[in-house]
Amino acid sequence: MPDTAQGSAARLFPSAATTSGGVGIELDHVTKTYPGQPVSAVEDFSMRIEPGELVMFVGPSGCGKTTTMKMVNRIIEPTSGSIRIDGQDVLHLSPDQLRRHIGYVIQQIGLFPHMTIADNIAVVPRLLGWSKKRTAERVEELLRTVQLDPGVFAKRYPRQLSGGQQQRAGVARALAADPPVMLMDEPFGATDPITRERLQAEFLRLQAEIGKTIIFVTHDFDEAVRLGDRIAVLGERSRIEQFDTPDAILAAPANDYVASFIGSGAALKRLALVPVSRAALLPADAVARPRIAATRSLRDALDQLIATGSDALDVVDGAGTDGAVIGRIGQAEISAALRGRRAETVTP
Ligand SMILES: Nc1ncnc2c1ncn2[C@@H]1O[C@H](COP(=O)(O)OP(=O)(O)OP(=O)(O)O)[C@@H](O)[C@H]1O
Repeated sequence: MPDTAQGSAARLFPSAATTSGGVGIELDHVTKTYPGQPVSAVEDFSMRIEPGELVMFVGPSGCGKTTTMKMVNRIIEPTSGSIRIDGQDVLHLSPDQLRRHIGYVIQQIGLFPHMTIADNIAVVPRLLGWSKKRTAERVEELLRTVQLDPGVFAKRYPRQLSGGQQQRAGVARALAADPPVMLMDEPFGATDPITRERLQAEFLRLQAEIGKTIIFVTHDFDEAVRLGDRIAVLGERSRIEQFDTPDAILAAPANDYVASFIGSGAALKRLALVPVSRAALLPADAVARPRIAATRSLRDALDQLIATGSDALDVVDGAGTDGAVIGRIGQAEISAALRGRRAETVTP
């Protein structure tokens, strides 16, 4: 097997050899009862996660999110049930091997304080026996990927980085061996709101490139909506209250528990998920109005309507505002796009 990231992951998960993205994960009737505890922390949890999918676990403190996630890389051993990654039962794999092929990012970051940032990122490649040259190249590539200039940051120690920069270094370290699966436990939880938004945006861009299979734990529903392909809203003992796309959950919460989690402003949150191009636009006419790109969200359109005081906007093809006008949108079209229709079924 060649000395490459994909090569080493493929020894464990065969599909990682043929796809550059992630592999599927299946949890089947998984239960965890901690020793001496009268009730299970996780009870009879079953879920299938598709290759390359970013699944958010959201739920209140103590509901079992972290326990569920940590069973996937066997930091916590399940009491019963089975977990398969790329069809392989993780209980039959060596825990050390498994963890080297599953990226893991936590809120406390967990960078080694006495190692430089470059050495921190190189930990797993070294454990996997990569050559010095290949490791150094990978470290540099990853620092650039997470937007830390290698010339500035490689030789620094963790304490010489801001919280947000440390978090980026943590993501780079988790990605070092190009693992097909990433587990992320409140990775942006300790950062201030502005840094958090920036890290989320960077993370979305990164995931669009790398397409890993990711389980991401958060107690912030808005973060789940912003990042997730699907969201699992978890109740006590990790009971799955709803598991669906952000839009479907916002449009039709399965029960009061899910509705209380969404909180106020469900319609506004949905607006941010739906591009202008999905609304039924009015035909273009000869009147010139403020313009909005078809790729922007309905929320942006509403913002612009309010800010400009205009009764409609000209929708422009593509991402910029120089293209051809393809129609008009006003408040009525925005409401219609939300009312009773899923974003997927709204046609231009
Ligand atoms: N090592 C342990 N021994 C006994 N009970 C534990 C242990 N770890 C966790 N628990 C309990 O299991 C339950 C689930 O904990 P877990 O950390 O998975 O929840 P969580 O949803 O991730 O919470 P948080 O958002 O606060 O991190 C909690 O009631 C917790 O007290």
